Amino acid sequence: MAILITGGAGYIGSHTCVELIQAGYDIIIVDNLSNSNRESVKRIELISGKKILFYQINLLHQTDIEIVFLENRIEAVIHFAGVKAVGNSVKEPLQYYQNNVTGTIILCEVMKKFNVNKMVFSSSATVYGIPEFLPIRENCKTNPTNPYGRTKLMIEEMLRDLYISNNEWSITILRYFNPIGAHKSGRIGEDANGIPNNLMPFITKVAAGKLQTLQIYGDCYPTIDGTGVRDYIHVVDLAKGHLKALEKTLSTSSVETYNIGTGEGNSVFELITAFESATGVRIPYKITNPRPGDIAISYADPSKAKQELGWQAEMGIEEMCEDAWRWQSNNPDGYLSNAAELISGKKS
Ligand SMILES: NC(=O)c1ccc[n+]([C@@H]2O[C@H](COP(=O)([O-])OP(=O)(O)OC[C@H]3O[C@@H](n4cnc5c(N)ncnc54)[C@H](O)[C@@H]3O)[C@@H](O)[C@H]2O)c1
Ligand SMILES: O=c1ccn([C@@H]2O[C@H](COP(=O)(O)OP(=O)(O)O[C@H]3O[C@H](CO)[C@@H](O)[C@H](O)[C@H]3O)[C@@H](O)[C@H]2O)c(=O)[nH]1
Repeated sequence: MAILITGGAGYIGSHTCVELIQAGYDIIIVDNLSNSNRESVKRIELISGKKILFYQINLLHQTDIEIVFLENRIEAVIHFAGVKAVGNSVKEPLQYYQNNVTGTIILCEVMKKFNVNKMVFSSSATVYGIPEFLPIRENCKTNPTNPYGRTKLMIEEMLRDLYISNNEWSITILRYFNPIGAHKSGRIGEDANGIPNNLMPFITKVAAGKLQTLQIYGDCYPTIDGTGVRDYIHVVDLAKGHLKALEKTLSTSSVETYNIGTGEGNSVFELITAFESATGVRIPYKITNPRPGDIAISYADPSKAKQELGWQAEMGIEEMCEDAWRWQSNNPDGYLSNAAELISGKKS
C-alpha cells in the first residue's frame, strides 16, 4: 500500500516525501509541475536512494487521477497540490477557486470511488485573517482576507462535511504558519519563480546578489521593532509534522485541525539579523510602505499538535537561515542549477 502525495514535487511536498521514504513508506507523487520542476523528484530520489513513481498529472483531469488509483493500491493521500500566491489570487480568483477547490473535489470524488478515505490536507494560517487573539489557537475565528485563504477555508469546510456524511473518513487538516529553510543536504529547497513574494526567498536572493535590496514592508506596526511578526517554521519540522499527522489519520476515523508552527513570533528585522549572523552575509534593505493586506502579528499556539499528534518543532530561526542559505548557495538558479553534476555526485 502506498501514500499518494499530490503536489509532491513542490517545496513542502518534496521535503515531506524525503521524511516519508526515510520512515519506510512507499510513496507515489502526482504533480502537474505548474510550480515545480521534475528535477526536484530526482533530488528526492538522490537523497533517499529510492526510485519514485511519478505521474505528471493535473488534478483537474479526473480520468487521469483515476488511472493512478487503478494502477496502485493507495492507503492514504497527503494533499499539497494547489496554487498559493496571495497577491495573484486577488488578480485571478477563478484560477484559485478552480485549481484549489475544484481540484480537491475531484480528488475526493476519486478517493470515494476507490474507497480510499484517509487524507492529510495542507491548509494555512491565512484562514485566520486578522487574528482574534494571540497566540492563535485552532478555535480562533476564521476570516481570510484574500481569495487564496478563502479557497483553503472552503476546502476545510468541505472536508468536515465529507466526514459528517460518512464517519469512515479520516481527515487531518494542518494549518501551516510560515515555512522556511531547506533540507540539510542542500539538494531540495524553495525554488521561487521570478521575484519572490515571500520574505526568506527574497533574503536569500539578495544575499546571492541576484536582487539588490530587500524591501521591508513597513516599520510602524505595533510590534517589537515596528516590522511584521510571523511564526517561521523549518520546512523539515513541518515535514515531520506530516508523518505524525499521517500516523493519526491511518489509525483513527475523525476530522481534526491542527496549527503547525513553533509558537514563537519573529519580526522581519529579527529574521534579517538571524540570517546575517548564521551566514555572515549582509542584507541591504530599505523600508517601504506596508504591503496591502498584510497583518501585523501572527504566531501559533501549537499545543494541540503537541498533545494529540506528539509533534513539536525543534529548529530555531538561525538553523532555518543556515539551511535556506546552503540550498541557495548550492543552487543559485534553483533546480536549473548544475543538475547533472549534482546527480552524478560530483557536488554536494
Ligand atoms: N509555502 C507556504 O508558505 C504555505 C503556507 C501555508 C500553506 N501552504 C500550502 O501548502 C501546499 C504546498 O505548498 P508549497 O509551498 O509546497 O507550494 P508549491 O507551489 O511549491 O507546491 C505545490 C505543488 O502543487 C502542484 N500543483 C498545483 N496545482 C496542481 C494541480 N492542479 N494538479 C497537480 N499538481 C498541482 C505544483 O506544481 C507544485 O509542485 C499548498 O497547498 C499551499 O497552499 C503553503
Ligand atoms: O519582500 C518582503 C516580503 C515580506 N515582507 C514581510 O515579511 C513578513 C512575512 O511575509 P511573507 O513571507 O510574504 O509571509 P506571509 O505574508 O505571512 O504569508 C505566507 O504565510 C502565510 C501563512 O502560512 C501563507 O498562507 C501565505 O501563503 C504565505 O505567503 C511580513 O511581515 C511581510 O510584510 C517584507 O518585509 N518584504
